[in-house]
Amino acid sequence: MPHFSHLFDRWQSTLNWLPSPTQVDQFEQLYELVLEGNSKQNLTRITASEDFWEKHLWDSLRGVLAFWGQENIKVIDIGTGAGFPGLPIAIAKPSWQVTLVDSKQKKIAFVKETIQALQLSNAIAQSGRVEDLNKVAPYSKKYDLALVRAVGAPAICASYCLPFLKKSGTAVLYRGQWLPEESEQLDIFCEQEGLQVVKQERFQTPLTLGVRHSVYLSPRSISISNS
Ligand SMILES: C[S@@+](CC[C@H](N)C(=O)[O-])C[C@H]1O[C@@H](n2cnc3c(N)ncnc32)[C@H](O)[C@@H]1O
Repeated sequence: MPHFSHLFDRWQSTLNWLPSPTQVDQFEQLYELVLEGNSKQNLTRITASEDFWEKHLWDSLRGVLAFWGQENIKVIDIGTGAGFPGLPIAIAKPSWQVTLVDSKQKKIAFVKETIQALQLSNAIAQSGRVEDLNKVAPYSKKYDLALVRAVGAPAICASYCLPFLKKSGTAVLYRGQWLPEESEQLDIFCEQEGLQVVKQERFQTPLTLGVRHSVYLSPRSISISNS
Protein backbone atom coordinates (compact mmCIF):
# COMPACT_ATOMS: atom_id res chain seq x y z
CA MET A 1 0.00 0.00 0.00
CA PRO A 2 1.72 3.26 -1.11
CA HIS A 3 2.17 5.84 1.64
CA PHE A 4 2.90 8.97 -0.38
CA SER A 5 0.81 8.66 -3.57
CA HIS A 6 -1.65 11.38 -2.42
CA LEU A 7 1.31 13.77 -2.18
CA PHE A 8 2.55 13.17 -5.72
CA ASP A 9 1.35 16.59 -7.00
CA ARG A 10 3.24 18.31 -4.18
CA TRP A 11 6.60 17.39 -5.67
CA GLN A 12 5.59 19.24 -8.82
CA SER A 13 3.99 22.26 -7.19
CA THR A 14 6.72 22.87 -4.60
CA LEU A 15 9.95 21.61 -6.20
CA ASN A 16 8.95 21.64 -9.86
CA TRP A 17 10.07 18.04 -10.07
CA LEU A 18 8.34 14.66 -10.37
CA PRO A 19 9.92 11.41 -9.21
CA SER A 20 10.05 8.53 -11.68
CA PRO A 21 8.19 5.30 -10.78
CA THR A 22 11.52 3.83 -9.58
CA GLN A 23 12.15 6.86 -7.35
CA VAL A 24 8.60 6.65 -5.98
CA ASP A 25 9.26 3.02 -5.03
CA GLN A 26 12.61 3.93 -3.46
CA PHE A 27 11.01 6.64 -1.28
CA GLU A 28 8.32 4.18 -0.17
CA GLN A 29 10.93 1.53 0.57
CA LEU A 30 13.10 4.03 2.46
CA TYR A 31 10.14 4.88 4.70
CA GLU A 32 9.47 1.22 5.44
CA LEU A 33 13.13 0.52 6.17
CA VAL A 34 13.31 3.48 8.58
CA LEU A 35 10.19 2.27 10.41
CA GLU A 36 11.66 -1.22 10.64
CA GLY A 37 15.07 0.16 11.72
CA ASN A 38 13.36 2.28 14.37
CA SER A 39 12.20 -0.87 16.13
CA LYS A 40 15.86 -1.87 16.58
CA GLN A 41 17.49 1.52 17.30
CA ASN A 42 16.39 5.09 17.80
CA LEU A 43 16.59 6.48 14.25
CA THR A 44 13.92 9.19 14.16
CA ARG A 45 10.88 10.50 15.99
CA ILE A 46 9.27 11.39 12.64
CA THR A 47 7.30 8.27 11.78
CA ALA A 48 3.81 9.29 10.58
CA SER A 49 3.77 9.04 6.77
CA GLU A 50 2.92 12.71 6.00
CA ASP A 51 5.45 13.91 8.58
CA PHE A 52 8.07 11.64 7.07
CA TRP A 53 7.31 12.91 3.57
CA GLU A 54 7.48 16.56 4.64
CA LYS A 55 10.25 16.60 7.25
CA HIS A 56 12.56 13.94 5.87
CA LEU A 57 11.93 13.55 2.10
CA TRP A 58 10.76 17.01 1.04
CA ASP A 59 12.97 18.92 3.47
CA SER A 60 16.07 16.98 2.38
CA LEU A 61 15.47 17.85 -1.29
CA ARG A 62 14.41 21.46 -0.69
CA GLY A 63 17.86 22.23 0.75
CA VAL A 64 19.56 21.44 -2.58
CA LEU A 65 16.93 22.91 -4.89
CA ALA A 66 19.30 25.75 -5.82
CA PHE A 67 21.69 23.16 -7.34
CA TRP A 68 19.07 20.93 -8.99
CA GLY A 69 20.20 21.70 -12.54
CA GLN A 70 23.77 20.58 -11.84
CA GLU A 71 24.86 17.06 -12.76
CA ASN A 72 27.78 14.80 -11.79
CA ILE A 73 28.66 16.66 -8.60
CA LYS A 74 30.11 15.31 -5.35
CA VAL A 75 28.05 15.82 -2.20
CA ILE A 76 28.77 15.04 1.44
CA ASP A 77 26.11 14.76 4.16
CA ILE A 78 27.71 15.53 7.53
CA GLY A 79 26.08 13.89 10.59
CA THR A 80 23.58 12.01 8.45
CA GLY A 81 21.97 10.01 11.29
CA ALA A 82 19.46 7.69 9.60
CA GLY A 83 20.45 9.11 6.19
CA PHE A 84 19.00 12.61 5.97
CA PRO A 85 19.34 14.61 3.86
CA GLY A 86 21.73 12.30 1.94
CA LEU A 87 19.50 9.31 1.09
CA PRO A 88 16.56 11.22 -0.46
CA ILE A 89 19.11 13.25 -2.45
CA ALA A 90 20.89 10.13 -3.71
CA ILE A 91 17.48 8.78 -4.81
CA ALA A 92 16.40 12.00 -6.52
CA LYS A 93 19.73 12.81 -8.21
CA PRO A 94 21.31 9.60 -9.57
CA SER A 95 24.19 11.50 -11.24
CA TRP A 96 25.32 12.99 -7.90
CA GLN A 97 27.91 11.04 -5.87
CA VAL A 98 26.72 11.21 -2.27
CA THR A 99 28.88 10.40 0.78
CA LEU A 100 27.01 10.03 4.09
CA VAL A 101 29.02 10.38 7.30
CA ASP A 102 28.17 9.84 10.95
CA SER A 103 30.21 9.13 14.06
CA LYS A 104 27.73 6.47 15.22
CA GLN A 105 28.61 3.04 13.80
CA LYS A 106 25.10 1.70 14.32
CA LYS A 107 23.51 4.50 12.32
CA ILE A 108 26.01 4.01 9.50
CA ALA A 109 25.31 0.26 9.54
CA PHE A 110 21.64 1.10 8.95
CA VAL A 111 22.50 3.56 6.16
CA LYS A 112 24.78 0.99 4.46
CA GLU A 113 22.05 -1.65 4.56
CA THR A 114 19.56 0.85 3.16
CA ILE A 115 21.89 1.87 0.33
CA GLN A 116 22.16 -1.81 -0.61
CA ALA A 117 18.43 -2.49 -0.32
CA LEU A 118 17.62 0.53 -2.52
CA GLN A 119 20.45 -0.32 -4.94
CA LEU A 120 21.85 3.19 -4.75
CA SER A 121 25.11 2.86 -6.66
CA ASN A 122 25.78 6.61 -6.26
CA ALA A 123 25.87 6.59 -2.42
CA ILE A 124 28.42 5.45 0.14
CA ALA A 125 28.31 5.60 3.93
CA GLN A 126 31.31 6.13 6.17
CA SER A 127 31.51 6.08 9.95
CA GLY A 128 33.80 8.52 11.73
CA ARG A 129 34.01 11.96 13.23
CA VAL A 130 33.80 14.57 10.51
CA GLU A 131 36.54 16.69 12.10
CA ASP A 132 38.91 13.72 11.52
CA LEU A 133 37.64 12.73 8.06
CA ASN A 134 37.67 16.25 6.64
CA LYS A 135 41.45 16.42 6.99
CA VAL A 136 42.33 13.24 5.11
CA ALA A 137 43.02 12.85 1.41
CA PRO A 138 39.94 10.99 0.13
CA TYR A 139 37.66 13.65 1.60
CA SER A 140 39.57 16.91 2.04
CA LYS A 141 38.67 19.57 -0.59
CA LYS A 142 36.84 17.00 -2.74
CA TYR A 143 33.20 18.11 -2.57
CA ASP A 144 31.01 20.49 -4.54
CA LEU A 145 28.37 20.50 -1.79
CA ALA A 146 28.65 19.88 1.96
CA LEU A 147 25.27 19.50 3.69
CA VAL A 148 24.57 19.62 7.40
CA ARG A 149 21.20 19.27 9.11
CA ALA A 150 20.49 19.24 12.85
CA VAL A 151 24.09 18.69 13.96
CA GLY A 152 24.94 21.77 16.03
CA ALA A 153 25.46 25.52 16.20
CA PRO A 154 25.98 27.23 12.81
CA ALA A 155 29.66 28.04 13.33
CA ILE A 156 30.40 24.43 14.32
CA CYS A 157 28.51 23.18 11.25
CA ALA A 158 30.45 25.62 9.06
CA SER A 159 33.76 24.47 10.58
CA TYR A 160 32.86 20.84 9.77
CA CYS A 161 31.97 21.70 6.16
CA LEU A 162 34.78 24.02 5.13
CA PRO A 163 37.66 21.46 4.85
CA PHE A 164 35.53 19.17 2.64
CA LEU A 165 34.85 21.85 0.03
CA LYS A 166 36.52 22.45 -3.29
CA LYS A 167 37.36 26.14 -3.87
CA SER A 168 34.21 26.41 -5.95
CA GLY A 169 32.12 24.42 -3.45
CA THR A 170 29.16 25.44 -1.30
CA ALA A 171 28.09 24.45 2.21
CA VAL A 172 24.36 24.29 2.89
CA LEU A 173 23.26 24.64 6.51
CA TYR A 174 19.73 23.28 6.93
CA ARG A 175 18.16 25.31 9.72
CA GLY A 176 14.73 25.71 11.30
CA GLN A 177 14.46 29.15 12.85
CA TRP A 178 17.38 31.45 12.08
CA LEU A 179 18.07 33.84 14.94
CA PRO A 180 19.99 37.14 14.64
CA GLU A 181 22.55 35.91 17.20
CA GLU A 182 23.15 32.75 15.11
CA SER A 183 23.69 34.91 12.06
CA GLU A 184 26.14 37.16 13.96
CA GLN A 185 28.05 34.17 15.37
CA LEU A 186 28.32 32.70 11.87
CA ASP A 187 29.50 36.02 10.39
CA ILE A 188 32.33 36.19 12.95
CA PHE A 189 33.37 32.61 12.13
CA CYS A 190 33.25 33.29 8.38
CA GLU A 191 35.35 36.43 8.74
CA GLN A 192 38.03 34.48 10.65
CA GLU A 193 38.03 31.42 8.41
CA GLY A 194 37.81 32.89 4.92
CA LEU A 195 34.22 31.88 4.25
CA GLN A 196 31.37 34.02 3.00
CA VAL A 197 27.63 33.73 3.48
CA VAL A 198 26.48 33.72 -0.13
CA LYS A 199 22.77 33.67 0.59
CA GLN A 200 20.18 33.01 3.29
CA GLU A 201 16.79 31.73 2.22
CA ARG A 202 13.60 31.49 4.27
CA PHE A 203 10.76 29.19 3.27
CA GLN A 204 7.88 27.14 4.71
CA THR A 205 7.28 23.42 4.55
CA PRO A 206 4.31 22.57 2.31
CA LEU A 207 2.03 20.67 4.72
CA THR A 208 2.46 22.12 8.21
CA LEU A 209 3.98 25.45 7.14
CA GLY A 210 7.00 25.03 9.43
CA VAL A 211 9.63 27.72 9.05
CA ARG A 212 12.95 26.67 7.53
CA HIS A 213 16.12 28.46 6.46
CA SER A 214 18.86 27.43 4.10
CA VAL A 215 22.17 29.20 4.64
CA TYR A 216 24.69 28.91 1.80
CA LEU A 217 28.41 29.42 2.45
CA SER A 218 31.38 29.30 0.16
CA PRO A 219 35.14 29.75 0.52
CA ARG A 220 35.91 33.42 -0.11
CA SER A 221 37.71 34.08 -3.37
CA ILE A 222 40.84 36.08 -2.72
CA SER A 223 41.22 39.20 -4.81
CA ILE A 224 44.83 40.22 -5.42
CA SER A 225 45.40 43.92 -5.93
CA ASN A 226 48.09 45.22 -8.32
CA SER A 227 49.41 47.89 -5.98
C1 LIG B 1 20.21 15.10 15.44
S1 LIG B 1 21.06 13.97 14.42
C2 LIG B 1 20.61 14.59 12.81
C3 LIG B 1 20.63 13.51 11.79
C4 LIG B 1 20.24 13.94 10.37
N1 LIG B 1 21.19 14.91 9.81
C5 LIG B 1 18.85 14.50 10.32
O1 LIG B 1 18.68 15.70 10.09
O2 LIG B 1 17.88 13.73 10.51
C6 LIG B 1 22.76 14.49 14.53
C7 LIG B 1 23.71 13.42 14.01
O3 LIG B 1 25.00 14.02 13.86
C8 LIG B 1 25.97 13.07 14.27
N2 LIG B 1 27.18 13.83 14.64
C9 LIG B 1 27.27 14.81 15.58
N3 LIG B 1 28.53 15.28 15.64
C10 LIG B 1 29.26 14.57 14.74
C11 LIG B 1 30.64 14.58 14.36
N4 LIG B 1 31.49 15.41 14.93
N5 LIG B 1 31.05 13.71 13.40
C12 LIG B 1 30.16 12.85 12.83
N6 LIG B 1 28.84 12.80 13.15
C13 LIG B 1 28.39 13.64 14.10
C14 LIG B 1 25.33 12.32 15.42
O4 LIG B 1 25.91 11.06 15.62
C15 LIG B 1 23.86 12.25 14.96
O5 LIG B 1 23.59 11.04 14.28
